Amino acid sequence: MMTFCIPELNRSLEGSLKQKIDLKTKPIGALGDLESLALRIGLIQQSLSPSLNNPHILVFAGDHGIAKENLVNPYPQEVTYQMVMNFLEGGAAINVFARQHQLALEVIDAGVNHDFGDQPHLIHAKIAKGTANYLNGPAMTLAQCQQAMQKGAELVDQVYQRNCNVIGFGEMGISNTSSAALIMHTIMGLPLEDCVGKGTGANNSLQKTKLQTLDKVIHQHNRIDKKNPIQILSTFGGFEIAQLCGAMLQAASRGMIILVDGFITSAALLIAEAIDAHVLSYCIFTHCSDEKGHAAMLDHFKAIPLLQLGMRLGEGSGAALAYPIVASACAFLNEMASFDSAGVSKENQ
Ligand SMILES: O=C(O)c1ccc[n+]([C@@H]2O[C@H](COP(=O)([O-])O)[C@@H](O)[C@H]2O)c1
Ligand SMILES: Cc1cc2nc[nH]c2cc1C
Repeated sequence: MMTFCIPELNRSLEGSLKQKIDLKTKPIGALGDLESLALRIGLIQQSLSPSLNNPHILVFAGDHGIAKENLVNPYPQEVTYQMVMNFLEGGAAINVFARQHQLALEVIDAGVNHDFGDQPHLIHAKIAKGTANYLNGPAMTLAQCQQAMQKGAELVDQVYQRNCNVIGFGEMGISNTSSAALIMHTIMGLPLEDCVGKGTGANNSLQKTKLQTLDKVIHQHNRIDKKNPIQILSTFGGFEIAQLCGAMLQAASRGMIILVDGFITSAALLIAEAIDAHVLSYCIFTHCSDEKGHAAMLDHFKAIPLLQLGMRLGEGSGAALAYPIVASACAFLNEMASFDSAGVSKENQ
C-alpha cells in the first residue's frame, strides 16, 4: 500500500502576503478572486514572491468495460483511442489551448483498449486494455488500482524533477462520466439522479437508460464500504481516474500547484481527499463544468471556480484556459507597484 505525505499548508506567511496584496496600487480587494488566488499561490510556495515554473498538463486516457454495452455513452468506446491519436497529432482542443498558453502537454495511456505500438510521444502506462464491466464485478482489482495510483504518482515525480511546480490534470475516456457519477454518489451521499448527467451528450432516452443502468450498478455493489476510498475507486473507477488520483496526491506531496479541471478530475479528487484531505490546500479549481453534478462537487470542496463557460469537454481544457489567470495572479503579486513605491496616496477614511 502506497503512502503519501502531504504537508499541512503552513499559514505563517498569510499576514505578510495579505499586507503585500493590500499595499499594491489598487483599492483594497479590487482584484477580487485574483487576490485570494495570489494568497493561495504564495502559501503553497511559502513565498512572498512566488513563481510558476515549467507548467504542464497531463492527460490520462483509459477505457471502461461498461462502454461496450452502449447503455451509458452516446459515443462508442473506440473514440478514446482515436482521441489519443488526435492528441498526439496536435489537433484536439487541449493541444490548441496548451500551445496557446505555452503549457507542456503529456498524454498518458493509463488503460486504453488499443495497441498503440511505437508512439514516441505517448507515455505508455497501460494497466490493462480497459477496466472490467462494473455490472458484473469490480472495475479493477485492488492490485491494479494501487498500481495505477503508483504510476500516476511516478509520472508527477518525473515532471517535478524537470522543475515543474504547477500542473493541470485532464482525462479522456468514453463512459468516464458514469464512473465519476458513481464515485460522487457513493462519497457525497447525494441521490444518484443528482450525479448523473448527459456526459458527451446523451439525449433524454439515453440519459434515462444511463441512470437506470447506474442504479443497477449501485445495487449490485450495495455492500461497498463507503469509508474505503480505494475500494470505491477500484469498484467504479477507470484506470485514468486511479492514475489521476495518485498523481494529485503526489503533486500535493511535492508542494505543487494543482489545476483541477472538470467533472471527472474532480471525482478523482473526491477519492484523493478521502485518502488525505490536505490535498485540497494545493488545488485551484479552474472551471465549473456544465456536467450535472459538478457544481455540487465544487460546493463540497468549498471551491470558487475561476471560470464558468458552460464547457463539458474534459482533456484538461478548463485547466489550460484558466492558466493565464493563475499566471496573472502571480504576476500582480510580483510586479505591481505599492502605494509607497509609486508615490500614490492611500485611502483617508
Ligand atoms: O470534464 C468534464 O466536466 C466532462 C464532462 C462531460 C464529458 N467529458 C468528457 O467526455 C467523455 C466522457 O463522456 P461519456 O458520455 O462517454 O461518459 C470523457 O472523455 C470526458 O473527458 C468531460
Ligand atoms: C470527440 C470527443 C472528444 C473528447 N474529448 C474528451 N472527451 C471527448 C469525447 C468525444 C466524443
